Parts: sequence; structure tokens; C-alpha cells
Amino acid sequence: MLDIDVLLQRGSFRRHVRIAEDARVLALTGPSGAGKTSVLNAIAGLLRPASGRIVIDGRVLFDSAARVDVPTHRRRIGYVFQDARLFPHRDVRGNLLYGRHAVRGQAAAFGLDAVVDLLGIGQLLRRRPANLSGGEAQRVAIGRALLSQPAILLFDEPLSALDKARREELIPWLQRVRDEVRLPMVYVSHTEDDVRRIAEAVHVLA
Ligand SMILES: Nc1ncnc2c1ncn2[C@@H]1O[C@H](COP(=O)(O)OP(=O)(O)OP(=O)(O)O)[C@@H](O)[C@H]1O
Repeated sequence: MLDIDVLLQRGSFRRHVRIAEDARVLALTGPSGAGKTSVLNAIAGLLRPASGRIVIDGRVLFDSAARVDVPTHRRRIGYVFQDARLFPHRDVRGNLLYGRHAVRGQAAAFGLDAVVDLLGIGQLLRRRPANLSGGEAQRVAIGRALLSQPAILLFDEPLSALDKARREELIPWLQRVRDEVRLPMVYVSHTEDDVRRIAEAVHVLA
């Protein structure tokens, strides 16, 4: 599912990362500064590896030897960050629709109503982000990512800005997304509990 062999370089940080995993839902863990976010950014096309290859689900996104570097907007990445990064001046519905994309020649896999149902955010559609709890905002951010019709979902510590109660509330929604949308997922975290409950396999960046 995920076949990555890259040299990542960012300032003085230089690391060879090799991940070959068949699991659909992979957690990426490791100490702070190990390069977890850098790997997600390389998958998303936001950080260009010095060399190597990135292949997801058989799709070559980057291959320095073959001079392949698919632009970010063609990679079909749904990216969910620590903080929801919603637009404060748009309501939830506006935030969801902002992320909506069509995929040329294909019916949309994720429609607004289905995503709203999946994430239980029907009651929130008219609210502004300032009036959402942290967990609700993350559910909206996941919905926005799904409406962009991604081929893979990337999560960068989506629980880390939440208190324990909110984390507990969000985990079942993440499990639901995992089980129902059946997309490849890369889930970055450094807490064991959510990794155990969400991922099928774990790769440790040392
Ligand atoms: N823009 C940049 N310029 C130079 N170095 C950078 C830049 N961004 C990140 N780095 C360095 O790259 C290394 C990897 O950072 P990265 O954010 O990928 O690690 P991480 O494992 O996600 O860490 P954390 O768990 O703290 O988020 C770190 O040493 C960081 O200081």
C-alpha cells in the first residue's frame, strides 16, 4: 500500500526513510524531530525529497530517477492537522464545501450528505468554528478532507491539541472513518493508546 524510500533534507536535518507496508492504516511514530511530519509533507508534495521514490497504492507520486513529481493538487491528499485550521468567517457548511473537489471522469466518492452523516455533524452546519469544541472542529476538518475526494488520508497528531475527554470522544469517529471509507491512512502520533486503537501497523521513525 505504501512504498517509500526517500532521502529527506531540511536544513541540517537529513534522513533516509524507508517504509514498505501493506497495511491500509499505518501509524507513524517516533520521537520529536524524527521526521514524521516531514514524511507526511513528502507524501503530500509539500516537501520535495532530495532523492528516492514514493508509491502509494500503486500510484507513483515521486520518483527522482524517472523525474516524476506529481504536483500537490493532483496527488489527491486529504490532510488533517493538529489544529483543525477551519476558516473562521465561514460556517461549518461553508468550510465543508470549500474543500469540495470533483475528480475528472469519476463520480464523487464522498458527497456532502454522506460525509455529514458519517461524522455526525448535521447539527453543526450553521455554526462558525469559534462555536465548536476542539473535537467537533476536527470532525469538520476530516469532513472537509473527505470532500476533496482524496485517494489517501494523512493525519498529523489530530488528537494532540485536545484534552483527554475530547480525545476519547474523537477516537470512535476516527475508527468509523477508518472502517467506512476504506482509504489508505497514515496516522502520525506519539501516544501509544490511539495508535493501538486506530492503526493496523506501526512504523517507528528512530
Ligand atoms: N523548515 C525547516 N527548516 C529546517 N529544518 C526543519 C524545517 N522544518 C523542520 N525541520 C527539522 O526537520 C526535522 C524533522 O522535523 P519534523 O517536523 O518532520 O519531525 P517530527 O517527527 O514530525 O517532530 P514532532 O513530533 O516534534 O512534530 C527536525 O529536526 C526539524 O527541526
